[in-house]
Amino acid sequence: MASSLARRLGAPVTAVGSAHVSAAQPSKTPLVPPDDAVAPVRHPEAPAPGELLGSHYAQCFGCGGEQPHGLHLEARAGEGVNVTAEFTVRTAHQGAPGLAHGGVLATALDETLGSLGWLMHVIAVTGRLETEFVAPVPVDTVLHLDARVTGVHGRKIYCSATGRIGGPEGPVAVRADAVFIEVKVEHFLDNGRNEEIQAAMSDPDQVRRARAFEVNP
Ligand SMILES: CCCCCCCCCCCC(=O)SCCNC(=O)CCNC(=O)[C@H](O)C(C)(C)COP(=O)(O)OP(=O)(O)OC[C@H]1O[C@@H](n2cnc3c(N)ncnc32)[C@H](O)[C@@H]1OP(=O)(O)O
Repeated sequence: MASSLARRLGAPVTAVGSAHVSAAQPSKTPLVPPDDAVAPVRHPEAPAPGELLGSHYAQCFGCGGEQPHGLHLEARAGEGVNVTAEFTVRTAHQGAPGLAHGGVLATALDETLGSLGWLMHVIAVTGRLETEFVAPVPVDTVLHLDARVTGVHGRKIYCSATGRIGGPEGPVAVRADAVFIEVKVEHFLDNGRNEEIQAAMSDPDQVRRARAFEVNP
């Protein structure tokens, strides 16, 4: 996959494609791994336990440092195929007065789950995400998230996450189960808007981040 990215470097993206979605019907993929799913494998070059994963894209609404109203979520590698993350709810994230918007909390869960790809050196996008909102989350709260892969079946990565308040061992406020689908880097190159693709490819830091994320020899 690294070579696929390298091939595209310097090659102008001429058109914005439409996403290839093969199923016209809504997905029926369950959120629990099937019996013949396999255990996830931590890549030998995965970040060390405790290491800050960093942002996969500076403009990402979930983790990007250059998004003023983004979540600025920071995730760290766990010891297995798991991560921990923190997200501080800001005033820009409100739904009801003084409370986090549910969609923002779902984003925090989605982003944390998405960062699991760093540990397997796989790029994956959210296919299904089911969230449960257990308790309201006030502004200025630090949401302590953890996420783990529960099984892999072909390109499907089954994973779950929780978000706790009051500390990493505090009560659960939100939780999610999800299926991510492994994709090639072309997924982004073929479907993203040309302007942002070109900007990302001209940024050596972004290319380095993408290579770290995607390589899966
Ligand atoms: C540069 C660094 C960047 C790094 C970027 C990292 C970004 C992380 C950001 C946080 C996460 C996000 O928000 S990601 C953004 C939100 N998500 C998206 O935009 C995805 C939009 N959807 C799509 O583009 C597409 O539907 C895909 C890629 C998910 C699947 O299309 P496809 O590739 O044609 O897959 P297809 O062959 O049909 O199916 C393969 C297998 O997956 C199953 N499958 C397919 N779609 C789904 C689905 N939605 N939910 C469940 N399961 C599904 C099928 O049943 C099949 O199982 P079987 O028959 O094999 O059993």
